[in-house]
Order: sequence, then structure tokens, then C-alpha cells
Amino acid sequence: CSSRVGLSQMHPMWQEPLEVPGGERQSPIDISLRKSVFDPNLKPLVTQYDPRTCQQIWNNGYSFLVEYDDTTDKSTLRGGPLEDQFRLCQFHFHWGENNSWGSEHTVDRHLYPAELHLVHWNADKYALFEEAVVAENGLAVIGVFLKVGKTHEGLQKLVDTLPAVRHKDSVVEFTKFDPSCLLPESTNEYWTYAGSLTTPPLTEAVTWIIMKQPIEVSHDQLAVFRSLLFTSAEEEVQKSMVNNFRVQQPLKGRTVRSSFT
Ligand SMILES: NS(O)(O)c1ccc(OCc2cn(-c3ccccc3)nn2)cc1
Ligand SMILES: [Zn+2]
Repeated sequence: CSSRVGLSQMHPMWQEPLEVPGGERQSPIDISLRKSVFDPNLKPLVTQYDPRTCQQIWNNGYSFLVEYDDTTDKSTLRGGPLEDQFRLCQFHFHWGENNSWGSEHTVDRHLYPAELHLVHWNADKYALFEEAVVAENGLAVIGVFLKVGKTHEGLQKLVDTLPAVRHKDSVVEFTKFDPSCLLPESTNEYWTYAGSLTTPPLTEAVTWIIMKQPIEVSHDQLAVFRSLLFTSAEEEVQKSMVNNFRVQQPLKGRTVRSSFT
């Protein structure tokens, strides 16, 4: 997908950028259980991912992206809170330097060691990711919390490839990976709210769908995430890729809906 274009020209991310003009719906947020509102009209999520659309893994200097061919409707998301059909463009993670923190969203202030984002764009309304990324109702991102536990067999194929993309701007072919193996068993229980990208350009184009059930990965699998580098091979000082998460943003009157009571 074309999301490879935008990020690497962005300014260094982790110095919190100045207030986004009109930043009324920024992400991530803390999800307060007692303030979220059950919405019985929320439907089950429908994901149809074709592993043959998986193309490559790329270290973009902020995270590693697993990128999918989004030129056809082969890997899609619909249902849930969505009115339209969205195409999978890429997925990536955010994590900490240790297992105490790393997720972007929190649940009653509880931090997870990492968070998966599956990024989709509205193919019913737009022709390309880069159009959708700056548009109302342009993107739908599924967030899945990671917690430390047993080894995640499906993730291991990805983890084994990470040493090949240790440095910023490295790319390696990565095929036949079905990202539905990274979804929790129950995809009917989620929170949803109107938000933004959590990295530049921070555009307020995202319908967030945060799964209630985390997935389990092993301590060692997370350690391989932390072996990646923010820096390219040419740079003298190598910086470990850790703490690549944005701090929680003000809710500003938004309501978080839940698909479960
Ligand atoms: N962390 S997150 O899931 O919220 C998330 C998800 C996707 C993101 O893409 C940024 C981006 C923008 N562009 C772009 C390309 C061409 C023109 C204009 C913009 N490319 N990538 C950032 C954060
Ligand atoms: Zn993300």
C-alpha cells in the first residue's frame, strides 16, 4: 500500500508535535469502562484477508510495517461500526522498552506492553490510501492489545524476519501471511470511537475499533521487536526502536461505544 510514501519524510515523531490545528479528535485515548456506552446496533466485524496479498516488511524508522497489495478488494474489513468496505493496507505495532508499557490506547489507564494496528482505507469512497488518509471517514484501524504469555505461533514467522529489517529504510519480501491469525478469538467484543492517526500527519480520518480481548505473545517475541533500530545502517549512533507510542490525548467530549455490555 502507498502508506510507505508519507511517513519517512515526517519530522522526528517522538517530540510531541505542536497542537494539531483543530485537534478535536486525536488518538490514542484512555478507554474508560464506566464511561463507554453499549450500542446494540453495533454489528460483528467482518474481515476477509487473502494471505496472497501480503507483499513485504519495511522498517520505516518508527515501526515495522507489513504491507499488503491494496489495488483490489481481496483483503477487506466491513461491518462493526462501518457503513462502507475498507481495504487492508498495512499492519504495524507500537511497543515499550520493557513489558510495563508500550500500548497507545489504555483501558482504565491499564497499559499493555504492545499494540497491533491493522490499517484499512475506505475503498467505497476513495481510490487510494493517500486520498483516504486526509479524508473524513477515510480510515478504519483495528487495534489489538498484546500481553506477555505463551508464544504466538502465527507471529513467529514475522518475528523470524525482523533481523532482516533491523535498520530504518530496510525492506524484505514477506508473503503468504494471514493477519487474521493476529486477531483474538472473540472479534465481537470491541470499543469504537472517532479519532486520528497516532503518528504524523495525525489526520482525524480514523474510525478506531479496539478489540477487548488481547492476544498473547512471548517475552522473547517482544524482545525481538526491541532489537529493531530507529536508525539507518549509515548512522554512527544506533538507537533501539522502543517506546514508539504516542501519549493519550484529551477525549474532548467524544463518546466511546462498546459492542458488549
Ligand atoms: N498508528 S496509526 O495506526 O494511527 C497510523 C496508521 C497509518 C499512518 O500512515 C501515515 C501515512 C500518511 N501517508 C501519506 C502518504 C501519501 C500522502 C499523504 C499521506 N502515508 N503514511 C500513520 C499512523
Ligand atoms: Zn499505529
